[in-house]
Amino acid sequence: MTDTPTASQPTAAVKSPAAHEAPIIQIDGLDKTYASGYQALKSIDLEIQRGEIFALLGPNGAGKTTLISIICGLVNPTGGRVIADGHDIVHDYRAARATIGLVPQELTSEAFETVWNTVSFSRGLFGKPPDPAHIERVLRDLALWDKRNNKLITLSGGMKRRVLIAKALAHEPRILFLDEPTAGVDVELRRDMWNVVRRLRESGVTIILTTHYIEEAEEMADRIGVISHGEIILVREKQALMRQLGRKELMLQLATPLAALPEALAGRGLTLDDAGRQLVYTYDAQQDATGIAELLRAVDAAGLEVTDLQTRQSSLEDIFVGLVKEH
Ligand SMILES: Nc1ncnc2c1ncn2[C@@H]1O[C@H](COP(=O)(O)OP(=O)(O)OP(=O)(O)O)[C@@H](O)[C@H]1O
Repeated sequence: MTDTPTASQPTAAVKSPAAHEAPIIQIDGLDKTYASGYQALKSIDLEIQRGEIFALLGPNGAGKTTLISIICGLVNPTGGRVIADGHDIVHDYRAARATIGLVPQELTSEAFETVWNTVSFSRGLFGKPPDPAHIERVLRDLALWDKRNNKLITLSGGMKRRVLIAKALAHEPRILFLDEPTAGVDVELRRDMWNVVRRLRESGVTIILTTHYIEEAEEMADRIGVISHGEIILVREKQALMRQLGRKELMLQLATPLAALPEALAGRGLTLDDAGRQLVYTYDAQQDATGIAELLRAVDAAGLEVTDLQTRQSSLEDIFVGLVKEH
């Protein structure tokens, strides 16, 4: 950060997402072409609702960091407009930036500074008067209170991650960007971080996270946006996405392996798997007529003995991979 925003910001917390409210971030026709001539963002339109957790998914180089960096005022857009909590991020930069907290992937310097000083200093950068009670609340919420007098260099990797969040929250932002919040952390810490993020949302903070872990989006997000080659190719409520694009598979375990699919079962969308020991039927679980009963009758009529069966719901990962491949 080279700037020192000074504008004050509203402090009222919003308790839950409300579709009728104006979006907290409004992005219209956002373009970015780097000096090299590379077009990293192509006319992005996106709205982030107040109080939601929004996960931005995309393969490497899709444009996630560019998009976040523009919203946070670290990279200049080539065209288009972004309004953050009522403030234009270019023309009203300081006020816009004061509403935003950014949690980068890594803690850079300050190794010999204490937790308390580092976090308090971050608040000062935004021109906010000291508020030890707020800093204490943030440190307690992140289970860092006992470590407040520790130098950063003495903290574990997980604790350092928490300090990054504390720093981003020191100036009471209403929007929090988390860039790959759990990259490279162990499973236990990842679950811990998810709980921290959920508590923040409950306190009224709107959260936008980028992630490579589909599981993270599946677990946390209210809505999911997929970006690929600088374009937003999909934005959907997570539940709706999983319902609409999710497929189910029925696996039938056979008593005797088959060398090939019998003629009688051709044209039913079946595949043979597991060296001929398993028949796999893919169907749309939303349809009334899944075709399962008819399939089982046909399997029986073909003289095949089924020893076991299972179903599997496609995961967000399957959906994501399919979407990006299509695009
Ligand atoms: N300063 C720059 N100059 C030129 N091209 C850049 C610059 N920064 C990023 N790019 C290019 O823009 C594209 C988008 O990069 P960006 O970092 O936004 O992607 P990302 O989705 O965040 O990727 P990752 O998941 O790998 O972090 C990439 O092709 C990248 O090489």
